[in-house]
Formats: sequence, structure tokens, C-alpha cells
Amino acid sequence: MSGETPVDAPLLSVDDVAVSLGGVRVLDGVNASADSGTFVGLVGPNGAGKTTLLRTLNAALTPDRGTVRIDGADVSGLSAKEVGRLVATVPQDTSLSFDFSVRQTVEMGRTPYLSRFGGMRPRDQETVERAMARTTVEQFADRSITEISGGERQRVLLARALAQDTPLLLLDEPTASLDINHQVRTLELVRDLVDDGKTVVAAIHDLNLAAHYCDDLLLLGEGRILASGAPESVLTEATLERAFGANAVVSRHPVTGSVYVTALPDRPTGGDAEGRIHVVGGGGSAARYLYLLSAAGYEVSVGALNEGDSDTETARQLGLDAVTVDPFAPVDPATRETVRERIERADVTLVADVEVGEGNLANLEAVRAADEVVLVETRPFAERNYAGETATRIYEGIRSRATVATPDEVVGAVTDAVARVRSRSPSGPAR
Ligand SMILES: Nc1ncnc2c1ncn2[C@@H]1O[C@H](COP(=O)(O)OP(=O)(O)OP(=O)(O)O)[C@@H](O)[C@H]1O
Repeated sequence: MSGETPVDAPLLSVDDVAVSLGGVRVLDGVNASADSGTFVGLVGPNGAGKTTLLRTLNAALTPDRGTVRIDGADVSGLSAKEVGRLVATVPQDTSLSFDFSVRQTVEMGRTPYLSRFGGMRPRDQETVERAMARTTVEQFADRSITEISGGERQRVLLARALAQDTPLLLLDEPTASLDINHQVRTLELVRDLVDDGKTVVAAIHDLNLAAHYCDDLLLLGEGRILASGAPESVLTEATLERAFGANAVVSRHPVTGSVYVTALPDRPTGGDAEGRIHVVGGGGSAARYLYLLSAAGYEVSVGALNEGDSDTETARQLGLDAVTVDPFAPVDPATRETVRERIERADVTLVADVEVGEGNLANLEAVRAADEVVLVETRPFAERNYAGETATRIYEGIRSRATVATPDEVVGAVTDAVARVRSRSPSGPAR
């Protein structure tokens, strides 16, 4: 079979697979493929069918319909030993009842290569040692598998899977019982394996880890593929809503640049605060305040922001009034007037600790028109001022009459400032 496979055929291909468990259809019409040297993340809510799909890929389950091919071979026609040379699996449940040592457990990975009466050959021993070194389990090689922690056991099972030396590696929640350091180390190791040519399919609950490390994602929901492709095309607010029923904001992580999902508790409604707040932010500096202020009940406007800025995306998600300019374009005079008009209409203007450059200096200038200003300061303005002396002068002018707040104090400071405005003008903010 594999002799007929074209050179550029995917290493793994899943064609119209349907699987039932206990008489219930758990997977239906699943199509997927993975090229050699790619890391595919399987994401989706609890019960979506991720484990079932992994167990179908390694032939532990036989589909009702459809085929799974690895390296061109239909796995349903292969012996267990043949399958064991093509695909290795680290299961979700790492509890092992037998009392083997760590080394013996890793050695089990060589089973598909051993003849019935022959023992481990030097080549097998070398592979085992290499697998233990890569997963840093050598230091407890002689301990019993029942006497190490859950996270350590997970690394031992990864070592066993590496010892199996297969082109395809399946991981079911590889980071589930790992501390934050070992989560990253494990995924870095998986990434290295992939860069060396291995193909990995991993069920991963943490969407942000999945987005950062995987080349492609497969989003499963109710046994079907809801979306597949690059993380940024799969993790959209619409697909997250559909698959998880979650109200989430998708942005870029400020440090890694990867797609970043933040689940919000609920669409902000219900707060009974009254008043208009204009927010000056950008680059994600305002997102938290936009959410908190609209949750409190305020009518919030924001800007000027660039289209595509993560604060713009958050504002859209929350249904707020965002004044925007084109991506990378500076705030032009007409937009500056719009911002000024929003600020004059607002009871309070909140200035987030945004970085200020020539492009958005006009926003600061417009804040001069504000009645009450709350200024968030987590670091000195000098560290985020790229617009020189003029900006410093404008900022100092604003600061001298603003309430300076820490991020946690913002909603309280805004509420106090609204109360001050209202007490000065009993008829409310009808300006
Ligand atoms: N042996 C079984 N008999 C009947 N139904 C089963 C069986 N095993 C799993 N299921 C059902 O199949 C569906 C898919 O389960 P699966 O474990 O594949 O989901 P999953 O996406 O891996 O979930 P999780 O994220 O919670 O691990 C679930 O509804 C589950 O209840």
C-alpha cells in the first residue's frame, strides 16, 4: 500500500470517519490530514470526541465507516506490531497498576521491534536511553512507576512513546497534570520533535498553549470538525461561541504574538452605573477597562484607535463606540475632532497607560478638553513616550488635574469622578 503513496501525500489522512460507542454516534464524517513534520492540536469542549478520534487514529477503535491511513497504510488492515511501528500514544489516563520500574516502562516502547525470543539489542537500549534523556526521566529510572508523581509519570509515558520511534505521535492532554514549567518544557520538546520531522496530533484543552505551539488546529464539536487550519483561522470569536458556547475575546499575546483567547464570564450587562466614559488606549492597554466599565453599566466610547488594534477588537466585541483610523495610520485632524467631541460629551475621560508616539499624540491633545480625567499609571510616562518634549508637556498638564489610579482602582476612581461631575451639574451630563 505505502509503495503506491505519492511522495507528497500527507503522513496521516482521515477520510469520512464515523465511530459509535455504546450504540451512540460519537464521531461523524471526520476528515483530516497532517503532513510530515507538523504539530496538529485537537481542540474542542469536553465530550467533543477528541479522545475517541485519537483512539481511532491508533486503531484501538475500529470506525463504523471511513479510513485512517498512516504513511499510506490503512491501519485497519495492519497487525498490532505494524501499527506500533507507525504510531505511538501517550494516553490521558497515566495511572498504571503494574509495578515496573521507569526504565522497564520505557523499554516497553521497543516491543514492536523485538522478535518473540530475542531480548533488547544495543540499538534498542540506545533508543531507550535517548528517550529517557530527552524527557529528563533518567534521574528516577530505577524507581517504580507507581512511586512517582502524576506529572513525572506523564513524562515517562512520553519517553516510552519516543522509544517506539514512530513517524506519528499521539498525545492526549500531554500537559494536563504538569506544572507550568513542565507544560512549557514538554511542549517545547514536542515542538523540537516536530521540527526534526515527527508528526504530532495532540488533544490540548488550553487554547492558548495550542495556538502558540501548533501549526494547525482541528476544532471538534459534537463529533464533527467545526474548523481546521492555522490557529488564527480556527480560533475566532464565532467558532469559540459555536463550539464552546463561550463569550471570548481573541487578540494577540503582547509578548509572544500568538493568537490569544480570553474567556469572559458573560457579556457585560446588568450594571446600573450611569454616565458616559471616553477611554484613550491602544495596543491592549484599555481592554480590561472597556470590559469593566461596560459591565458596570457605563456608556463607553474609545479612541482614536487603529483598525486591527486589539483594543479595537475588544471594543467591537463589547459593542462599544470605537473611533478608529486605518491600520498604522496616524490620528488625522478630522478624527482628532471626533475624539474631542466624544471627550466633551463624556462625564469622565480615562487615559490608559498607552504608549504615546507621533501617531496617537493627537489623542492626548484632545484630552485637554476633558472635564474629569482618570489616569492609569503603572510605569512612568517617560518609559512609554516616543513623541518627545511636546508629549511630556501635554501629559504633565493632564496629570496635574487628573486622578491618578492603579489598574485595580480604575472603576472606583471613575465612579467618584462621575459623582463629582454630577454634583457640579445637577441636570446630568447633557452637555
Ligand atoms: N465507552 C463509551 N460508551 C459510550 N459513550 C462513550 C464511551 N466513551 C466515551 N463516550 C462518549 O463519547 C463522547 C466523546 O468522548 P471523548 O472522550 O472522545 O471526548 P473528549 O473530547 O476527549 O472529551 P474530554 O475533553 O472531556 O476528554 C462523549 O459524549 C462520551 O460520553
